[in-house]
Amino acid sequence: MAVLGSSDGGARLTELGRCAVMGILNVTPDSFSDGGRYLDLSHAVAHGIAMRDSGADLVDVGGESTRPGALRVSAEVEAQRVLPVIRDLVAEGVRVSVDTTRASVADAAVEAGAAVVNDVSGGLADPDMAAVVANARVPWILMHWRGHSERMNELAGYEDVIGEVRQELVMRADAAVMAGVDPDRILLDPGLGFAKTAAHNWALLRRLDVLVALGFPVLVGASRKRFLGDLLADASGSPRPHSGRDGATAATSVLAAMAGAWGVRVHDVDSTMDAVAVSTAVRLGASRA
Ligand SMILES: Nc1nc2ncc(COP(=O)(O)O)nc2c(=O)[nH]1
Repeated sequence: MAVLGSSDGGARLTELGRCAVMGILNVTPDSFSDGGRYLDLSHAVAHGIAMRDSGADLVDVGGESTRPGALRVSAEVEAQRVLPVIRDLVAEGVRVSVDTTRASVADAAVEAGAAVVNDVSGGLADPDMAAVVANARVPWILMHWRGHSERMNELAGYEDVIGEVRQELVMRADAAVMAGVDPDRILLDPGLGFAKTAAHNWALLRRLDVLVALGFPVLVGASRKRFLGDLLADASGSPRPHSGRDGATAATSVLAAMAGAWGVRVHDVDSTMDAVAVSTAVRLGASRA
């Protein structure tokens, strides 16, 4: 397991001995779970610090909602949202990743102190992203993605979701390396909920080992997503509200950590730290038995 250190002028993953925890900080009006809560700079920074103080290894700052059907915002608006938050969090000693598909936003975010680029498009949305990441020498999270939010549902067709997600991520990693990105700075992510049905999400969670076996650190983002809400629906079929999904999210974090995932991306850090502690105890217990 690794988090972050610095070497050769860039950021690298270093050994941690447990699953890393990435706290979600969406500075957007319309993200599905926390939209609008952190548009105010002081609220956003306070929440980022609180997640770090709760144990988060990284705070993931995003300025454009990626939920299905979300309206796109301009690069300028996205940058205006995330850069002040990144600067202030970095000034407080918080390790920050920037959640963006835009090279210009990633470049400005790294300049502002972001140590990781989290790209839900896996480099597909912006052909300039690879060069920015290679030049910045920071870790790049390549998430499995097939298109922007307005098309995601129509793109959720698979013969073999595990095999196809694996293959498409391998292609993204190969493209990154071809573009000069250090393979040791590539992380992969199955993109739960992105061009995937609930069944696809469960299948991917069940076979995370296939992605882990590729040798790249794997990040898993199940937190409070719709497939958890549907699983926990009430007798009338109404999905469990977002705020009631942290128990199920913690369970997915245990599964991910036990499968050897590098990290989990979550809204609620406290419950996730407990989940990671359980998985670490079991993994260590197994090695000491
Ligand atoms: N790497 C990565 N980044 C992401 N960014 C946004 C969302 C959408 O969820 P949010 O609205 O809760 O941020 N999910 C992911 C994810 O699963 N993996």
